[in-house]
Amino acid sequence: MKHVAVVGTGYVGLVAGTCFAETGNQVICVDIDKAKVEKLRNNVVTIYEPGLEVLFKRNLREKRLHFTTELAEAMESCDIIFLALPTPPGEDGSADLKYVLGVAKEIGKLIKSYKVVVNKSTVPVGTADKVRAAIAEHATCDFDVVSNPEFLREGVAVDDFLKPDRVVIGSSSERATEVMQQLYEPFVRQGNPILVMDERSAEMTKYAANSMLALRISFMNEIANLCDKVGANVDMVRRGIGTDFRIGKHFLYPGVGYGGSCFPKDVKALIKTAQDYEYNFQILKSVECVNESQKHLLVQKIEAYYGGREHIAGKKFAMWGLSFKPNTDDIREAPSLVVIHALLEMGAEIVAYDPEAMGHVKQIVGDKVTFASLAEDALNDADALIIVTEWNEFRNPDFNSVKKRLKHHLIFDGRNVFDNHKMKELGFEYYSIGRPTCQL
Ligand SMILES: NC(=O)c1ccc[n+]([C@@H]2O[C@H](COP(=O)([O-])OP(=O)(O)OC[C@H]3O[C@@H](n4cnc5c(N)ncnc54)[C@H](O)[C@@H]3O)[C@@H](O)[C@H]2O)c1
Ligand SMILES: O=c1ccn([C@@H]2O[C@H](COP(=O)(O)OP(=O)(O)O[C@H]3O[C@H](CO)[C@@H](O)[C@H](O)[C@H]3O)[C@@H](O)[C@H]2O)c(=O)[nH]1
Repeated sequence: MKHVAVVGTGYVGLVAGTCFAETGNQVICVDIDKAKVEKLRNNVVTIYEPGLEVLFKRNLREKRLHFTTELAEAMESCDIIFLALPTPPGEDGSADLKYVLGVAKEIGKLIKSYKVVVNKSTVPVGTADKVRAAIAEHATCDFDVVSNPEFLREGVAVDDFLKPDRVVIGSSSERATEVMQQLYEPFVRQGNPILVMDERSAEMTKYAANSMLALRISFMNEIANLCDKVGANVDMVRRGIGTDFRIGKHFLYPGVGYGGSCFPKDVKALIKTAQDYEYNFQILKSVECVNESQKHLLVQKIEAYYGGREHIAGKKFAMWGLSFKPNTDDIREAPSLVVIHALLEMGAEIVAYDPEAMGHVKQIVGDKVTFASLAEDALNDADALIIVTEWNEFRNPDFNSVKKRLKHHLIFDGRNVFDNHKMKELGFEYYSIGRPTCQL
């Protein structure tokens, strides 16, 4: 059993803290957000993440999981300190390290015995050295700095954390590496590896992983766009290439572009790192550029259908899905926001529905968009349905009811949720991404 402190109790911090407690450790989580800490202490999970609540409540009840706003309190008894702090993009695209380095400095002032300080935030190559220097400014005891990037995905974060494909540990200290291996041993019992490497390689691994996944998506989006032009079906092409084990079937789904708090920011940050080293990372610049265009594709299809933007004023659209992907309430960099802004600018009316994310979108758009409490209710009297996020509950609607409620039997699907032959049989005009259009 180890004493673990987690600084930053956002998405990663809360999942990591809960999972470390679940594997028998004593965990104290620190956050400067007083309201958040108060809620967590009172048994309220502050993020929407399937499967987290049960583990969180059990570990809180069994007193393995604690919360505080005081960094000093957390530093007293811990062996390991995780930094799970934000690293948002600065104006030039680089990751802003002010939170990470600010906390590192404070840690240096507070620690009185050997600690392993672990950076779990996504940070540019060379940050471990900066963290080490920031702690060393005031530290009077030994410490080690380790880079331990996190690969969890929102929506399946608990599973990803408890059963990771791999754990990456960037460390140049044997003592720290051993502490980390002991902590992670319960998570890799199934046989997945702990990969120990130098800190710079660990930091680069995180950006390389996200950039490679983003690249697959942008590549497939371009293949889909070309399928549209040549009359091929991207569903078939995806299966055709995904069955080649060298390519694999994951992350080949075209759509309205990738969003979320990670891919857009991390692709930008790696481009910036390359620039700092006078390297022109051409392929990654294209990945970003393709993604920006893809976010506008659905609106372009709508414009083309109506014969120009001037014909969109006064049209009423039902929109299903607002979060950047299903099973999360996160709307950071969500393609839905691009679609909403473009349609509102053209004078359209939008009635939106999302199982989890409506509250967050309302904070941004206010009453410019109407929100429906059921997916079906959003359809009433709309000129068309637009699908932006592929929540499971949209996959098999009562199509008779959809037809009755919509003014026109017209669907623009940005996530290829339905089978296009079936849609034709059902009597819908159906536009999707990279598949033959069903016109009546
Ligand atoms: N969200 C993901 O899916 C994910 C996955 C892998 C890696 N990451 C990376 O992990 C890092 C954290 O991401 P996140 O999504 O958990 O961020 P987040 O914004 O959800 O949470 C960050 C938390 O840190 C707190 N905080 C800010 N300053 C603080 C301070 N001085 N002391 C204590 N707490 C402080 C904030 O109040 C917030 O609760 C980022 O670098 C991100 O890129 C995120
Ligand atoms: O085939 C696909 C797969 C995903 N997406 C989109 O890509 C974005 C990101 O999806 P996903 O990777 O599932 O979500 P995140 O929770 O952002 O997770 C990514 O970012 C995290 C933060 O760095 C990493 O830890 C994860 O490993 C990495 O998958 C979403 O908008 C998806 O709609 C597609 O368009 N097509």
